[in-house]
Amino acid sequence: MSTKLTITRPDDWHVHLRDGDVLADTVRDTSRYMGRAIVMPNLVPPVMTTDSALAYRERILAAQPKTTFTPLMVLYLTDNTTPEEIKKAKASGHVYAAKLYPAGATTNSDSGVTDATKLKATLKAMEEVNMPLLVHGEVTSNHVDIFDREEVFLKEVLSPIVEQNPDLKIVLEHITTANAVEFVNKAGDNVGATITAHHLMFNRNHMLVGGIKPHFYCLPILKRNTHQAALVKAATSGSKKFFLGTDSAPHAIGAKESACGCAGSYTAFAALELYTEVFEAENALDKLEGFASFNGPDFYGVPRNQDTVTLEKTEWPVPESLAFGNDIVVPIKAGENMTWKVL
Ligand SMILES: NC(=O)N[C@@H](CC(=O)O)C(=O)O
Ligand SMILES: [Zn+2]
Ligand SMILES: [Zn+2]
Repeated sequence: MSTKLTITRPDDWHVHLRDGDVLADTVRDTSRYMGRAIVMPNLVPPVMTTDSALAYRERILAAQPKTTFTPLMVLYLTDNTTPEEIKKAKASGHVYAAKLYPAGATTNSDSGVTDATKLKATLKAMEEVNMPLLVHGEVTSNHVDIFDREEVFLKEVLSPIVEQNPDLKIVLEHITTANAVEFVNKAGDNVGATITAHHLMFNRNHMLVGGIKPHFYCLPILKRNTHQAALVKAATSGSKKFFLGTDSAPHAIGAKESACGCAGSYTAFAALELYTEVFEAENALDKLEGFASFNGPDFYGVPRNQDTVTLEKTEWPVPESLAFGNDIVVPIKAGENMTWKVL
């Protein structure tokens, strides 16, 4: 008899769908079973205005094979984002959050915020209209080691923002350290975090032992195994503060397998299946639905999805590559077996 698991339809609270000729591929994968997705705005040029967010939304809707999927748009904050733009975004009904990328921290973040203290009025406007602040939580100073950048960000940048905006909802995206787990646990209910499947499954040894493996290179970078263990504990704890955000971030094969490779890993082709493997290994399959389908909508203050998805325990091989517009992308676990499949 086969083993099956049925849960409320999940959402992805952090995904990169990109744009142009790859949209058909990324949207097909994410909409396969995600009800909604918080769509990251780090396009070239970035989604800095309400008008560009609405136009991007239309392109996503045009690319989607299923009408059941809803993209939730995000504004990219710059030093010049005005409180008026925040209010306009909120009033549009389609922009659900605004994203703080420290300038230079990650892929397409050059137009990001150079100094978060410049955002005071904008953050107050977000607090007023109840628009969550999403954060790529890493400092960018050359003197801070890449493995310490999240921890330093929490102390130097995020703590003052939390203190000065007590009612602002804040999502610390794609957390990678025990320090971030502790920070989120100690903060009020207005502070939550997304956790990726790849940060739950892998640590820096997977990326660096036995040869450098560029498809594991993402930002914030994979940390040591003790941090991975803290993330697994947080995700499977049942705490409502932690929820599913894949940070699925595809780059064409040539941009990854390069002398200067891009940051980002592709997981959306089997996101729920990857998380399910992690929760099963922890004997925590009973906690998967909360993490994947309840905690995110509850934090954002939107209804949970009404229908369900069913996973079956069955082995299937991950292809060596997947179509990505006119190019190909190498997915996480390429050439290996998955042990669950969404029916
Ligand atoms: N996570 C990544 O390594 N890359 C993301 C950007 C981001 O989420 O930081 C991307 O857009 O490629
Ligand atoms: Zn990021
Ligand atoms: Zn991301």
